Amino acid sequence: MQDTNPNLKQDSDIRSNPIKMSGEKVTVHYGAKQALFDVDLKIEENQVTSLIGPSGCGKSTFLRCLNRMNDTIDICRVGGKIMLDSTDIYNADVDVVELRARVGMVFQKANPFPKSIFENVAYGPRIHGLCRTKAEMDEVVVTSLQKAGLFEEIKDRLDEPGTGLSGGQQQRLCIARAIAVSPEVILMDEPCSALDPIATAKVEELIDELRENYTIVIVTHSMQQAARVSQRTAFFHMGNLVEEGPTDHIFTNPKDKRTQDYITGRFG
Ligand SMILES: Nc1ncnc2c1ncn2[C@@H]1O[C@H](COP(=O)(O)OP(=O)(O)OP(=O)(O)O)[C@@H](O)[C@H]1O
Repeated sequence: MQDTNPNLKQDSDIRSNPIKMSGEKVTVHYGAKQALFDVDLKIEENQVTSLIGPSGCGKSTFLRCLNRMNDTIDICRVGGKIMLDSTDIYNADVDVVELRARVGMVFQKANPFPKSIFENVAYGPRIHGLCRTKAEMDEVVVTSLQKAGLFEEIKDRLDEPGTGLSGGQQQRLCIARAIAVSPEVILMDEPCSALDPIATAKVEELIDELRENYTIVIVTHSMQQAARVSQRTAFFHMGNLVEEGPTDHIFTNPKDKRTQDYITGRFG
């Protein structure tokens, strides 16, 4: 299929996975200021896609378009089209709460609720009515904590507050909370920026394991992290998507001079 934006350099010829989400001519304005310009980006299923680029280039803005988190910002207007499978997620009949269960999100700063570890994970399944019995809920909580690589460390402390865990554990708790509602896509906005190198390594390992079952989009300031965790990388600059492709191509053989300058540290 022909990409809609002829200026975008996208290695669409070497895709090996189905497309889970796609943005077509996505524009975002905050009041009068335009933050994204006609972004066309396809997100592959069961892959990790990194969004990279200098500060203020629109990475987080694009990420937030993917589960309509920008709806929560009054002055924000989104244009263009974003598809999740065959659903246009900006259609008037889309239930945003349901959408955010399908497209979950993990933030820069771990934000556990001021509740027990168990309740942090049980909250989503409860409000979405996913479990009929206590036994079902117990199973969802344990499985989610296991998938987030946290269960063994905290299995005797499920009734203790989530806020009492270390920063890295809190971030994995937030990942468990996202997983508990069985999302298809997980968005991560700089999930390791507040973590030390050991906690970062654990979350990166986890991201690699999670892609077997989920599609992941991650915003990162760290090119090393993008290279370690992602199969696809998209480079943004001043609100434009400059190029997108397999991560090793973007880092070893970028097509655009702006990408080359960024990855070689000339700006950013
Ligand atoms: N809530 C907001 N209100 C007004 N302007 C905003 C808002 N959020 C982002 N912007 C503006 O939109 C542009 C893109 O910001 P965005 O946060 O998406 O960039 P980013 O690439 O994620 O940056 P960083 O790496 O610094 O987080 C910037 O000019 C920013 O100032």
